Amino acid sequence: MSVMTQEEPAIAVSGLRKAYGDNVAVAGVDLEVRRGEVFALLGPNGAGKTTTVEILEGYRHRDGGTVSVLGADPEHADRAWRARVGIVLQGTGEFDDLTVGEVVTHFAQFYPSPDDPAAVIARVGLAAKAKARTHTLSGGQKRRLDVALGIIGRPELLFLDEPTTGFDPEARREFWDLIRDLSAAGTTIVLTTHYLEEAEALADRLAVIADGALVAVSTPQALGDRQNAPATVSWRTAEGTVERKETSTPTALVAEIAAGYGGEVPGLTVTRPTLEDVYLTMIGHR
Ligand SMILES: Nc1ncnc2c1ncn2[C@@H]1O[C@H](COP(=O)(O)OP(=O)(O)OP(=O)(O)O)[C@@H](O)[C@H]1O
Repeated sequence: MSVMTQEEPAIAVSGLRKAYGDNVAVAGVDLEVRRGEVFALLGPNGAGKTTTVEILEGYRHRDGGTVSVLGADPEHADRAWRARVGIVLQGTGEFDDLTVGEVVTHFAQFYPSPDDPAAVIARVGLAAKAKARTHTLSGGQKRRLDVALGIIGRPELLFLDEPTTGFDPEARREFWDLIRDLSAAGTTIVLTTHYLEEAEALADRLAVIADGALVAVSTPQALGDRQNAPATVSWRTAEGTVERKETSTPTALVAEIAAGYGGEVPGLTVTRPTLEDVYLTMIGHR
């Protein structure tokens, strides 16, 4: 096992390249994930997210570039390294006739210092299903089981590939709380997601990847200079129509409108571009 200092990033990637035949999936990516942060990878279908993550997990061979994950090259890492890394792939969650409790207990044996299976099952919200056979679980419950298997080994670094696909809104919120708890306990988390609100809710920083290349790395708040983007003020006029104005000085505009009304302005809203607006512009789909 390699020794890491706290200052060393959890993940350092430089010039990463991977092609499948003529199809270049990852075209020279540089990336750094700090220890303890929640890092989200966003990008359209086929952008290269899963390929990148699978290289970081040691499941895929790269064509070029250097990769260090928890101080080791994942392609040549040993079992001790693997025990420090938790992985939640895109959808497995079914283990024939075994129960949830049996599966989690079985996986716990693969790790040198696993968490308590019952506690982990409760943590992912499956306590009531501990004795249920996995093939009877709903889609969202199977994903929860995947997450349980990803964290049973008490990983330092957790990879989550589209973890909340198929979750209902309540389950998604519960999952976010779980990720925040893990993060607060010091786990470094890398997640890919198609849900912009998920990235916004969880990520300290995010990377946008398109056609195998990084488009941006930023905090969710600062992406595309969103904080300083023009605001849109809208309100209802005396005639009942909706008026809408884009402005870089929304406070002054609202004051001006309010003065004209001498009271509450009907239907008043002030909005900035959402993370999704900025993201869609960035990947060129607008
Ligand atoms: N095993 C494979 N063999 C051949 N081509 C592949 C393979 N895996 C991925 N690709 C191709 O590499 C590119 C990147 O795919 P990847 O799965 O990394 O994208 P992604 O960003 O994870 O997409 P999604 O959001 O749909 O999961 C795509 O063009 C895909 O078709």
